[in-house]
Amino acid sequence: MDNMNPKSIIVIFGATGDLAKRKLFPSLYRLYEKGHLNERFAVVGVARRPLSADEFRHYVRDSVETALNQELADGKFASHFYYHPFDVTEAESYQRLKALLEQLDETYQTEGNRIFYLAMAPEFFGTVTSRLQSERLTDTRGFKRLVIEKPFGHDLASAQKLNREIRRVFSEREIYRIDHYLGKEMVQNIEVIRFSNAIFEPLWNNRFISNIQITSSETLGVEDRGRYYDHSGALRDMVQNHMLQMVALLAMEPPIRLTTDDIRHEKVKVLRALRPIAHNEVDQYFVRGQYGRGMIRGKDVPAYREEPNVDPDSNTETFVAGKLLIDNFRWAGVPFYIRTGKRMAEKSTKIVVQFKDVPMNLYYRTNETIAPNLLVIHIQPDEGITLHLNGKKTGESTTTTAPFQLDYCNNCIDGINTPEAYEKLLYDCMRGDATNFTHWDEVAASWQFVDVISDVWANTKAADFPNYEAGSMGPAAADELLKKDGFHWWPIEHPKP
Ligand SMILES: NC(=O)C1=CN([C@@H]2O[C@H](COP(=O)(O)OP(=O)(O)OC[C@H]3O[C@@H](n4cnc5c(N)ncnc54)[C@H](OP(=O)(O)O)[C@@H]3O)[C@@H](O)[C@H]2O)C=CC1
Ligand SMILES: O=C1O[C@H](COP(=O)(O)O)[C@@H](O)[C@H](O)[C@H]1O
Repeated sequence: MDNMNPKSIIVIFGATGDLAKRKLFPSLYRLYEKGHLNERFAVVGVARRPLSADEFRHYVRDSVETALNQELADGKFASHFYYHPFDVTEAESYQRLKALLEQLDETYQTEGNRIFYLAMAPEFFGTVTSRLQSERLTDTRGFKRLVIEKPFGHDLASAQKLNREIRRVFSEREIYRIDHYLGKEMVQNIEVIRFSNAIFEPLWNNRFISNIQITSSETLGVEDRGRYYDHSGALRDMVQNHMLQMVALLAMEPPIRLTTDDIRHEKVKVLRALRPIAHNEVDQYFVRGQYGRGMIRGKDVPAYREEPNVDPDSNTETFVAGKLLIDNFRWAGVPFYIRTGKRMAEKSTKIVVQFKDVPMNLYYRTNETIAPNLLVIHIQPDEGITLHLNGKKTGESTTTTAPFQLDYCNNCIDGINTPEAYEKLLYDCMRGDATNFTHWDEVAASWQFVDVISDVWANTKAADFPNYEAGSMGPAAADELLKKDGFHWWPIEHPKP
């Protein structure tokens, strides 16, 4: 089927950057290796540094070999790559790029299909897009698509401005806003687990679920991204996009059909139903943290304020925990707790759905509560689901309950090699499937929710920063957030098989 082997020219703006090297080239190679890219494709890299086509091909080959830890048999894959050095702020260079695209279109018979991938700093997104139009690179007989990296704006106003700029050139259907969490195997599985199992959907509401917890913790610090991160913080970097997308997938109504529009429509409804937080309520619902010095895997690591390109008196949060309420019939009264942070104890993304307790304990020690049923969705590094149930304790004379677990581990099965998120997203974009990309309405609703919190935090100095030790699970206030509702964070380690 033609759509399974799409043909297109992909122009990567920022082709010598970290993202292209670590994610995009290896993902394109995996698609090529699997036969998902037929021979009718070419990639044009754009960046400022002067490289010849051969040097660029070597660079691509090196990037793939390093990322995938394998040697490429020959130069066939890299031969599809071209390099066009120029500063994207210079209008005149776009004409030469246009000529190159026209020539490659002939050579590779790509029928005028063009994907423009903006893998560079967001300050260039608007400029590049308008140049593509003014220099007529978007005048093509095939499809034209724009892939745009995060962050999509800094707040609602800047996101609106950026959206206006790109919408002058590309229609909403042609815009692919990347949220790489939507390319993760188990994030995509949330919808399937919910809507293909008869046992979950009847329980998936406020009558049976007491709370939902989403943790995305990292052990890394800000690495070399201090310049960006110190103006962003965990709320903008992780919550506005990845965390709220996971909330939307967990809370959405079943779509009428599995089409891009129907799914996005349901997700937008959730984001719009998030109970807005007033300025004076932020402390009640959200906790911010910043890491101090500590130890990660036995090694001393510096405090956030000691990282390169970070203000030594920085007020930026590297940790966020929050309680979200969704004001609709299904979820009224069910808190969704989220937490994410850098330099935490584990690298882990997990969702824990905690079901309500049974009405009474009939068993041993009837004044004690039985362990609640939990459905744990392991997003990464392990992938799978665990269902926590209770059963009879084997061999006990009195009827005593003991918890046990039904465990499905996706990446434990021999031979399963889960595709990288970027691999799936690139392939989706080439085939014109925008389901796992964010629609403007989702972006706008997320910023609207988050803006109040960032506004309050930007205008009040966090006197207790740094307030968590590197290598811990965040500040104590994050535990208090649940404790006052009678809950606690469930551990995020996956039990070893
Ligand atoms: N790196 C990551 O893991 C992730 C990155 N992102 C997003 O992806 C985008 C790219 O990030 P990343 O790769 O880390 O950034 P880098 O800083 O590593 O790369 C930036 C790229 O842009 C090029 N560039 C910079 N200025 C110009 C210019 N004026 N004209 C032409 N090219 C220019 C640089 O090359 P040269 O110096 O040769 O011009 C380089 O290729 C950002 O939006 C980021 O937020 C999102 C998620 C993860
Ligand atoms: O988008 C981002 O995500 C990464 C975490 O991604 P993961 O796939 O490793 O969970 C985060 O480190 C980065 O700060 C943020 O920009």
